[in-house]
Amino acid sequence: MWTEEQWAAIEPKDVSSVVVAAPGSGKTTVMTEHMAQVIATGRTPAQRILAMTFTRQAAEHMRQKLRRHERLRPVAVESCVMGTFHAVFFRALLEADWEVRPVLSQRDQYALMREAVVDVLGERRAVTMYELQSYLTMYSWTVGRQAWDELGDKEKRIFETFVRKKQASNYWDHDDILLASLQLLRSKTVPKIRLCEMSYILVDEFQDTNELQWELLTSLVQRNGAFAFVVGDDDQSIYAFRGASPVYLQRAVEVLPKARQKLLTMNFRSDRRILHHAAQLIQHVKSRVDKPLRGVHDAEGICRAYEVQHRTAQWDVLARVVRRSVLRPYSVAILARTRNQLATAWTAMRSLLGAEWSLAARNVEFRTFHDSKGKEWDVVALLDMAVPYRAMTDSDDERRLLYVAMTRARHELYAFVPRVIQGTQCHIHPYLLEAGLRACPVSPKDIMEAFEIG
Ligand SMILES: Nc1ncnc2c1ncn2[C@@H]1O[C@H](COP(=O)(O)OP(=O)(O)OP(=O)(O)O)[C@@H](O)[C@H]1O
Repeated sequence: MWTEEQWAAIEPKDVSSVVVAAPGSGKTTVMTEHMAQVIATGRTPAQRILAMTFTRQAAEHMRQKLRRHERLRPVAVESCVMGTFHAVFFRALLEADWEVRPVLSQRDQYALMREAVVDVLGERRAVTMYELQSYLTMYSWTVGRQAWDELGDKEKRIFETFVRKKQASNYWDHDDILLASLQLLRSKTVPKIRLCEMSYILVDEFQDTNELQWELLTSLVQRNGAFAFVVGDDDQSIYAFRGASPVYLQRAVEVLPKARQKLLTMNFRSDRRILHHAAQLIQHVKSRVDKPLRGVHDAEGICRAYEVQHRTAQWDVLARVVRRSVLRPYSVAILARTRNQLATAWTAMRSLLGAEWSLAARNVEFRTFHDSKGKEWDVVALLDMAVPYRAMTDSDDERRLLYVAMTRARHELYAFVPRVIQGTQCHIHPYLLEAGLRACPVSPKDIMEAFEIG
């Protein structure tokens, strides 16, 4: 069942491993199997194994898979420590009797940042949500990157005020959990916590690591004399705005004890045309680990960009895609850049599909491009893949984001290109052109025939 390159990564050895892998090449599957093998062979006792992920769902998914593994006893699986960075370190702080604080709700975070902006800038005018969001994103980037020196004077004063207000309110935000944990790990006396007994540490989606998480991992590895096993794909690094960077994949090879880099290049997910176009797009990213993207399936699949006159026409065509897919039955993802776009799509689908919607809804998911990471569906539809003339800047982050969205599709990928969005004339998203896709005009009437040809 395993390919040679997968088995080379799975087989337990007394080294650290940095697995750099293409989308759909089984990163998560391989990491879970590796962990199972480490436990089953008794190379490391289960209670000394720590696995960290970036979402709760991913951690739960991994635990479920291990619970079903034929070689593992339930007690062994439950003995491992598994969870998100934040959950794992929050528990460690509680165990160490650290003075932890409740975490601020998103609403309170906005309110404190608003107060900080008004205090520093002395502005009477209302601070917009957009401004607050930008400040909070920049704050999170600064903490994640540990890059206070890179701030301008104004931002520095706003963020210092924000931190003071947070302290006065006796609340934390999520980053404070990691900052306190770093202090804990760097304290001179060895804290009496389970985390300091971990001798094998695994991290999934390692391309999403920021400086703070990197510091936590390396502090733990050094303090415990542990080996690490990290998996990631530099091409799927889409959280730069939180300070994440694919450079830590390279650094891991240089810094982790006895580290070996392994590549996974066979894609088990997508049909050929989808991979062909995704591979063309990612070639345009300037700095990346060069790895082939090879598929295992013979099926051609469908990968098309459809030009529609406006968004109403987009919904008509999308409704047909959904109806046809659900009948087969295929799972469908409707992906867009923002939640607002998805809300509009949801309303349109419900109204166009009428009574059929209750059946269709079970097989259809609406997600942002960011939220689609780590998932897969038979059919993927990308909405509003058009931009106003001269509106595009050159951004590798955006290329990677589109690459993530495209590589979620197993058999069919449709990108919709409305010529007019909210009254503005648009043209095809330039990154679809980089992917080698041309928008072909389509009307709702001929869409069914067009699909049959595919
Ligand atoms: N050796 C294999 N044989 C058959 N199917 C496999 C094999 N390895 C992985 N797969 C399947 O390939 C698909 C992709 O696996 P997985 O989600 O682990 O990849 P990934 O690299 O984490 O993907 P991504 O980074 O794109 O989210 C899954 O459906 C998985 O079951």
